[in-house]
Amino acid sequence: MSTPTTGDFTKTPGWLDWYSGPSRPRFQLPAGAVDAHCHVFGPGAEFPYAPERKYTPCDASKQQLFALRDHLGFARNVIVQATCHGADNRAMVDACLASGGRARGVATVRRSITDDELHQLHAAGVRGVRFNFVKRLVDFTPKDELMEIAGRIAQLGWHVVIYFEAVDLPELWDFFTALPTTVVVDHMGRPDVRQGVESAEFALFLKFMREHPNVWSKVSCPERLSVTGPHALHGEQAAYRDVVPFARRVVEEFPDRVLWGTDWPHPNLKDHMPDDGLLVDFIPHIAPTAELQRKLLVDNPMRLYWPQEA
Ligand SMILES: O=C(O)/C=C(\CC(=O)C(=O)O)C(=O)O
Repeated sequence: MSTPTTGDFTKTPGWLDWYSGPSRPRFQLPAGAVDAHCHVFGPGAEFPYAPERKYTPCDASKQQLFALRDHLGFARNVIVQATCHGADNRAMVDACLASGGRARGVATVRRSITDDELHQLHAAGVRGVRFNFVKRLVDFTPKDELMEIAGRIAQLGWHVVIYFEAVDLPELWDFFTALPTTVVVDHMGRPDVRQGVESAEFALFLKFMREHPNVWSKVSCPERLSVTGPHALHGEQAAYRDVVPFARRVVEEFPDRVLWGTDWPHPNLKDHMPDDGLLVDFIPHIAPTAELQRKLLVDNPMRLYWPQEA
């Protein structure tokens, strides 16, 4: 794989570039595995970053994403619109179109999008929209606008991906539970792992999933959630041990409603950049049987993103 470039933009100070030369995972992914959460950034010279962005990343192109997919042993990608591109979905759409049917997309859209534009996104492979409630990443969008969008995309058979922090779940509960689609939570709703898997906060998240069969979760991003590590670096085969009980609980209780993704190129990490090969080696710790692995990596993402082929 090639190394990251800066493009025509100046990266946010302290920005960590994605890890070049990742190791080959020891864990062999099941045939047809889907990396169900990853991004493309630019390249900025071709697909400029949005004026309203909260960070300026290094470039991370579709070619680099597809090289990583092949290196790690994934068959497909789900490319999630990153906030640095705002509601300009061109980079993500370009990557989906170039993938030869091996990538689906999750877009960010505004109320002003036309039905024609939604149909064009669908034709390119988009199957969901992302509503982001992480305040450091986006400006506030009124909930009535989001609900209107959800109603429109429901008619296309799409789902809503929600990104929020655990502390905000009580306030967002009524909105989330009123959504008329499948709802996919990014990174288990970002639990504070210091509080432990038996905490009231995580119990609320499990209740959210238990009481609402339309809610799914990505059990991804241990590198973002971990406090005590160890990091997925230097051949570490048991990385991010403090996150394992959280992800494993979700996988074991809701095996048919979980997804996993690398989150490459890992926007906004502050203290280290994981070796993506070692991140893949995290999977058997949270999905310990072949059956759980197949559901997490193949059956569930195929049902959601490629239902005709599932
Ligand atoms: O990549 C992720 O899932 C997480 C992000 C970035 C993000 O969501 C975005 O920029 O769209 C984060 O926590 O900074």
